This record gives sequence, C-alpha cells and structure tokens, in this order.
Amino acid sequence: MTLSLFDRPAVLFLPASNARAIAKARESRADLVILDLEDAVKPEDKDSARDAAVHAVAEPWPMPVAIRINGSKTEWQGRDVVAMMHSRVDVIVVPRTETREDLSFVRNQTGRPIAAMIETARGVLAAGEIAKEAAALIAGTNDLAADLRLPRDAGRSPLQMALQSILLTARATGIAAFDGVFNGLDDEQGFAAEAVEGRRLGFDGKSLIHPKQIGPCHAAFAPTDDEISRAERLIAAATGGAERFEGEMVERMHVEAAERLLARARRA
Ligand SMILES: CC(C)(COP(=O)(O)OP(=O)(O)OC[C@H]1O[C@@H](n2cnc3c(N)ncnc32)[C@H](O)[C@@H]1OP(=O)(O)O)[C@@H](O)C(=O)NCCC(=O)NCCSC(=O)C[C@H](O)C(=O)O
Ligand SMILES: [Mg+2]
Repeated sequence: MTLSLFDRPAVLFLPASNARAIAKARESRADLVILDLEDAVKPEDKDSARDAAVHAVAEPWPMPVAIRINGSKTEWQGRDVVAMMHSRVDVIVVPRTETREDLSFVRNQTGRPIAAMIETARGVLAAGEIAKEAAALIAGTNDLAADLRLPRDAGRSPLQMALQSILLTARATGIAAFDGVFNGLDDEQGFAAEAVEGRRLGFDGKSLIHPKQIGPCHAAFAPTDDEISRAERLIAAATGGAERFEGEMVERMHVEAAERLLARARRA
C-alpha cells in the first residue's frame, strides 16, 4: 500500500548521529520521524551517521521513518543515495531543492517517495516543478530566513508568502505540505502559537526538533471539541445547496470540510 504523508501533525527531526535520540524517537508519538544526515550532523560524523540511519531503519518502527540525505551540491550525497538504495527507509528527504532534477535523480535511483525541502528563494520559485517529483514539500524556514537575509528578530511575517506558496503548490499538486521548525526549545507559548498558525495556513503538520514539542503539536493540529460538535451539527442539518446554518451560509464544500474534520478527529 502507498504510504500517505497527509495529515501527519508531528514530524520529528533528529540527528542520525545521536543514538539516544533515535531510541527516544522510536518510542515517541511522532507521526513521521526524520533521521537527519544533513545540517544536524558534523562533517566528520557523516559516514557513521549514515551507517546508523541505515541500521535504524532496518528495525521495525511504529511510524514511518525518513532519512534526510545531504544536498546535491555536497560531497556526501552520492554515498547517501547508494546507502538509501540498500536501506529499508520509507521516505527520503532532500534538502535545499531548487530544481526538479534535484529530486528525479534521487527518486530514480532509490524508487522511494521523496519529500522535498523548500529552503531558498530559488526553491520557492521552482516549487511547482519540484512538486511534480515529490510526495511532500517541507518548509525549511531557517535556511529560507538566511537566504532572504532576514534579521534574527524578523519573525514569520516576511516568510508568509513563501509558506503560502509551498502550501498552494502542494495542494495544487495533490501532495502533503509541512511547516518548518520552531527553534525556541523552552518557549512553549511561542511554539503553540506557531503550530496553530501552521494549522491555520493549511499544513498537514509541523517539523519538530525535540520530543517535547510532539504533544503540543498534536494539541494544536487536533480539531477542537467545538469544531467537532459544530461539524456534527452541520452534517446532520445540511440538506444540499445554499442554506442558513447557525447564522452562516453553508454549501456543499462546507459539508465536505466538516466530514474531513471528523475523519481527522477520528484518526487523532
Ligand atoms: C536541539 C538539540 C541539540 C537540543 O539537545 P539537548 O539540549 O541535548 O536536548 P535535551 O537535553 O532536552 O534532550 C533530552 C533527551 O531528549 C533526546 N532528544 C533531544 N532532541 C531529540 C529529538 N529531536 N528527537 C529525539 N530525541 C531527542 C535527547 O537525546 C535526550 O535523551 P536522553 O539523553 O536519553 O535523556 C536536540 O534537541 C536536537 O538535536 N534536535 C534535533 C536537531 C535536528 O535534527 N536538526 C535538523 C532538523 S531542523 C532543520 O534543519 C530545519 C530546516 O532544515 C531549516 O532550514 O529550517
Ligand atoms: Mg535547512
């Protein structure tokens, strides 16, 4: 059966070089785990991290596991791709994608679903082409902020157009889309606010950097009790066509949205 990447709220990244983090991720409630070989791993640890990642995915996991390989412009990607060909990884994450070819090479060599990270201005502008080879797009907001030369305190306002472009592209192509990471490890309120924003933007989930972000992420993405009970009332009341429901006009697409919300609530 094809692996669906839709509706996976908690996407946990961790360095493949950290054995204790791998053990913790395996026991976590993450909906997708990404073992990183790229920026979280020091150059001198690249080979051992690659071996550790391949070893880790050979074991059974309760959730799908991805490996983020190194980028096409690095000396490591060739060895990463060969290792992926012989591994049992579910999804391969390709960082800093800027062309369709960045993905097609990895996909053709490995035959695995690819999640493309959009983390540069060029990547955002080429997202439509990149998405044709991808099973999901992931916003790389740290790299994007650096590429756009944003000051550290810029917040997410200057990233909104990029985030919406990523979401629009994913929806137009029929693939999943994930929001970027929140770096503030001890800022619980900041994380919760950003996760809610990600859900409101329409993302399927959020990239996470620490297991303690998983619970708050699920809470932010889960339909609320009010949303669930309104959806149930709407589905029970709707007769088709435009009509008044609790003071608002509703039509067919609102009923479909209510059905999607209830399906998500059941899965949550
Ligand atoms: C950010 C960290 C380096 C912080 O590490 P540390 O201060 O050591 O964390 P703790 O002491 O709180 O850790 C407690 C235990 O939890 C485990 N742990 C920590 N993080 C993770 C994790 N992500 N997954 C699983 N387990 C984790 C620790 O091992 C401790 O376990 P134990 O020793 O048994 O008690 C660290 O959190 C970290 O490395 N996070 C992930 C970093 C990462 O993967 N970065 C790459 C992806 S983000 C990115 O690049 C986005 C994108 O590309 C962009 O451009 O935006
Ligand atoms: Mg990045």
